[in-house]
Amino acid sequence: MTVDPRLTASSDPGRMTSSRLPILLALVFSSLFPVFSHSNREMWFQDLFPPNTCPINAKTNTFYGIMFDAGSTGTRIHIYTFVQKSPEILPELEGEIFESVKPGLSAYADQPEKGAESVKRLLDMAIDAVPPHLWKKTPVVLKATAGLRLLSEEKAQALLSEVKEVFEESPFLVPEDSVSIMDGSYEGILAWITVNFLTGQLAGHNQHTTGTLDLGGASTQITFLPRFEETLKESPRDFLTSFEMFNSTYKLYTHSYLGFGLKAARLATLGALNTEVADGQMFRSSCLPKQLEAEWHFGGVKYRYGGNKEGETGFKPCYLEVLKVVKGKLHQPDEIRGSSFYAFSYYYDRAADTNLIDYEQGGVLEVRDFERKAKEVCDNMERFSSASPFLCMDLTYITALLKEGFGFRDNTLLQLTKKVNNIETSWTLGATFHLLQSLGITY
Ligand SMILES: O=c1ccn([C@@H]2O[C@H](COP(=O)(O)OP(=O)(O)O)[C@@H](O)[C@H]2O)c(=O)[nH]1
Ligand SMILES: [Ca+2]
Repeated sequence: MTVDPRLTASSDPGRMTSSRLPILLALVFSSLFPVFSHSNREMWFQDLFPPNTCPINAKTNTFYGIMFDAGSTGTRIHIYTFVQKSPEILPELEGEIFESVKPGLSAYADQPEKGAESVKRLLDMAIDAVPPHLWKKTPVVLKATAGLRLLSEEKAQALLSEVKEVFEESPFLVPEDSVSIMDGSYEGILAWITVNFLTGQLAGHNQHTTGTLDLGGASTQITFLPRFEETLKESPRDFLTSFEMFNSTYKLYTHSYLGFGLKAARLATLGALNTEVADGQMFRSSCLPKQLEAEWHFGGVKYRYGGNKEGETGFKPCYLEVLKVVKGKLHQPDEIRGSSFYAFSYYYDRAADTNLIDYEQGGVLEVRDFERKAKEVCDNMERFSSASPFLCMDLTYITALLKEGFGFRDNTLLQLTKKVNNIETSWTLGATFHLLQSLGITY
């Protein structure tokens, strides 16, 4: 593989203009994996022909991959389209169709058929999106994350087997092990692959990749490519994983912290995580509006929660409460303190909710921006509680997780990103690459 060194020298490819991106990817990945296509293939004569006889499509071969993300708060379908223009060159990633439903599968812990129905509704979209002659060649896979990891083995398996039945009844290709709970370390690695692929940073053999931070509802992942020998020596063994993709081996630092997702952290802060909830039991916190009393359903359980009616509220007491949830619970690799990271999922959502970033564009923040916003919201709770009563707790948790959990500095830069070139920054693209590779569909 040859790569123009000028193209790998950018230390912040996240700032590249999108017009440079396809060229870079084409150079870097032409001998490796699907490249991103931006060419406008619309031609005046296309409407005159059925697609399979249209001259412009004569040599192109379109294929699809369907990946379900069964997250703790929702289920999402990603239908990726790839185009192989000629047998000599490798396929290009052309686009993605994305749809989601709430709640997640784990909310149907006691009604597995209903859970599978929610998957079926999304799968019906793929029937419309994929041309019938390609159904049999299009693989469909569902990977569940923390929501199902937290259920009992029996309940999780019941859900998975109902979903498997829906897949078997569909016209798509159902590989072995098509419905499973994904290992947490894969979740981090595959998201890292997606982000670094989409931003062109897998260019030039392992240089200048960017670490990723994913904050889900029930778990959170941190993943980066260590640059220093110290990190390899000091990290717990199971935090280091070798992973092969695009003909390269990456030795990544990754860990998924179960129970440290944003919604699980709310329960932990309230003292309600992993406890038998007695009927009518009330959980109170200084991170909630004083007069609040409400109910919340998560993972199929109902919780009653409220503010500290008589006691303190605000950032200071809230930070102390949240600190108990994270302090000393996470490994702190020294080398990340000075690096910048891509951050998405709830990092993105909460930053967008509070206008720290633009909802469509994302943006670059420092860790201290989350703290500043947490103080503003927690110390003026009445003004913000119409958005979500948990906004103060969520922002305070994000601040504590970044600073006291992972050990980031106040000025560590976070690139908040939801989509790159219209493709979701989700582990699902990395998982689809892996799937297509393992099925030998593309190569
Ligand atoms: O394609 C996706 C899937 C999830 N999310 C975000 O992921 C978070 C929810 O996490 P999830 O339900 O996946 O929980 P997990 O199972 O990962 O803990 C929310 O911020 C969603 O907006 C997203 O932005 N895009
Ligand atoms: Ca997730």
